Amino acid sequence: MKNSTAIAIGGFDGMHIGHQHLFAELGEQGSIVVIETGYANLTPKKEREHFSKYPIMYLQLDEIRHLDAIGFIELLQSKFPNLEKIVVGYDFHFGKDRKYNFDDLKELFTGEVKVVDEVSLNGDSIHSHKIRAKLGIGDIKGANAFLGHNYTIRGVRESGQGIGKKELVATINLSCKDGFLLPKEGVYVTLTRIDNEEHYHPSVSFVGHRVTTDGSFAVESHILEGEVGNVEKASISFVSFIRDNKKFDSIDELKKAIKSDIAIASKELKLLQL
Ligand SMILES: Cc1cc2nc3c(=O)[nH]c(=O)nc-3n(C[C@H](O)[C@H](O)[C@H](O)COP(=O)(O)O)c2cc1C
Ligand SMILES: Nc1ncnc2c1ncn2[C@@H]1O[C@H](COP(=O)(O)OP(=O)(O)OP(=O)(O)O)[C@@H](O)[C@H]1O
Repeated sequence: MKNSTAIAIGGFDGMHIGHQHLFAELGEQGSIVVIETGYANLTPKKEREHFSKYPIMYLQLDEIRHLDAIGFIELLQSKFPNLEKIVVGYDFHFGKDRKYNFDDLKELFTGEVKVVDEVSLNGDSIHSHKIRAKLGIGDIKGANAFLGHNYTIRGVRESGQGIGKKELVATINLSCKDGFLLPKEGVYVTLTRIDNEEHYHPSVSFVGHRVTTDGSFAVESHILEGEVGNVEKASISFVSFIRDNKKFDSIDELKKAIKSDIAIASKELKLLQL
């Protein structure tokens, strides 16, 4: 990373299509500089590393927020002594009160400053906060279109109530404590990856309070192909929204609804595989 000649700078939560346009400018010896605000919840912690081939350096916002433009450039040059190119987006701001932008970089940096134009989809500018808003209303297809990949969360297995397997369908219950934003409560067509397997299993997943049974919060995934053995952790990749969370009058009615959810997910995932 020290030898990098080009860097892209930003928060990069989500590593969405707009961010990918910046990375496309990095060339062979590039690195990504993530400014950590503490608010990243689409790709919390080190999750961004799954979405780019470039190495990532993390700078805490507190390390840089007080700097003026010269101080900021000097900091970057101290981290990257061979720096020749800085890539930022059209709306990048930095330093005290976010008062500096790419013009200041262009004026003060002796190398090249590449400013990437606004990246939009169907006339709508792509931004992490808009992806969060889409997930909040269950608009998975919209979020995925902005991301350029399926929104994916990870978690470790925790035990459920034990009702699922006996009376409904077997599910993998996940505890997602790594700070992932969860989409709106409801039922989703998903793909689930178990432990470090290479492939994803067609699945249907529930996110929400189990209002029909014990009322507690759960993220659970039913693998359509059938039960899987010992699972320690899993990733759930969201494909589309099926329906809202609902309180049913009986377990039987919940069971009927789950059967219909499974039919919808099977159909949609089969179509995807064609
Ligand atoms: C596809 C699917 C849909 C679900 N939909 C609902 C729902 O609408 N309302 C609800 O209260 N629970 C729903 N659940 C969660 C069940 O209540 C939960 O699986 C059941 O309580 C068993 O929990 P356990 O796995 O902890 O034993 C759903 C679960 C699945 C797999
Ligand atoms: N749609 C876009 N088009 C071009 N550049 C973008 C776009 N979105 C972000 N960038 C650039 O990517 C870098 C990272 O930006 P940032 O982390 O603020 O992303 P964001 O999607 O705008 O996030 P938020 O919605 O939280 O503001 C910045 O240099 C920014 O200018």
